[in-house]
Amino acid sequence: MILLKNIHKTYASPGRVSHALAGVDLDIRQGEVFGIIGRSGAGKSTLIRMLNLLERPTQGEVWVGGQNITRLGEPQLRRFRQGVGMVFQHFNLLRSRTVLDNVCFPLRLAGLSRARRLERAHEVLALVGLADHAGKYPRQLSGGQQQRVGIARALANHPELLLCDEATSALDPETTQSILRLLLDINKRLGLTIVLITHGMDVIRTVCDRVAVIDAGVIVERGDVLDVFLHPRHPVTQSLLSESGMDAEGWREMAQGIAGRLIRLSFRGESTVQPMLSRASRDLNLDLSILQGSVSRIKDTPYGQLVIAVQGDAAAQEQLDGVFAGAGVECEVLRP
Ligand SMILES: Nc1ncnc2c1ncn2[C@@H]1O[C@H](COP(=O)(O)OP(=O)(O)OP(=O)(O)O)[C@@H](O)[C@H]1O
Repeated sequence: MILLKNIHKTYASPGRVSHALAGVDLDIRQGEVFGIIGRSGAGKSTLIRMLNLLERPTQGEVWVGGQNITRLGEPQLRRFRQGVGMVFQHFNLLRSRTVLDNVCFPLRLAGLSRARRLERAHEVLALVGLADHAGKYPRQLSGGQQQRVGIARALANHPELLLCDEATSALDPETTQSILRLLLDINKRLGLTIVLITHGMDVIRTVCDRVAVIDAGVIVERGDVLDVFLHPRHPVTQSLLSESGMDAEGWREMAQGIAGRLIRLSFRGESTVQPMLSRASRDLNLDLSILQGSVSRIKDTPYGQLVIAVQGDAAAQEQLDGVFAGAGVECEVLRP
């Protein structure tokens, strides 16, 4: 649905040139939730703003729905933008207007009659759970409710693409979860493509299908969220995961005083919750010590990773490897 081809963005000010994006290629599929994560200043905002040309690339092409939007003239671009919703970190609501007026605003720009504006605005307010708040002003709402208004406004014109610019960064963890659940629900129910940028791996884990990690204007890693979480390759990805409490290397400190073969097991889906280790330990007469472990969910899929030390005879160890292979559990030998 979206194709970025060799995007560069350079900001030049007297005495300083900043390469915000330095050759980004990206392919985002119809109907997926795609996350872009990176540290402050990495280029996330610049990148997401390329997708509706709020920023123009210095070089490169942006293709959305089969058209090269960098080639569109102003009137066509305005029409194109009506099919793209955007949600902002600080909501960007008109404070002197009611919730209903805020949601009607893009519908008015699209030229809808008053009756159709009202009908559609009530419809999207109901969708985001704010049917009873239409007559209130933004200041009378909590941050989470204001963001729901922002989402309703973004959905008003039936977009096929929703861009979320740090949509949950100003919210507490519980409200963040409720907004993320809403985004997931919208993605499933309406089938629209969502692209979001965030600092937080938890946001990626909760809602995204695929992720790209950006650093200094370059995509340094990308893939299915499950693959990237289980096997992060780039140091920036590893440190972002570790800061979110998903450290893959903590076992190293523990391993020195522990005898036996060290293995890392990666579970996906059903195998995550099977009593595989206790059975194998009993049946094969092996001693297992867990040096590190986590079990969690990526969207609806359980996943987990365990680092264990295994002691016992060599034949039993070989059989153990067979048990894991048979159950579809990835097994990586960290120390023979
Ligand atoms: N309008 C601008 N003029 C000059 N430099 C800019 C401009 N916008 C962004 N930059 C620079 O481009 C780089 C990328 O900025 P960008 O805002 O895209 O990063 P970010 O990852 O979104 O950061 P944050 O998480 O802090 O919002 C930074 O070095 C920034 O200083």
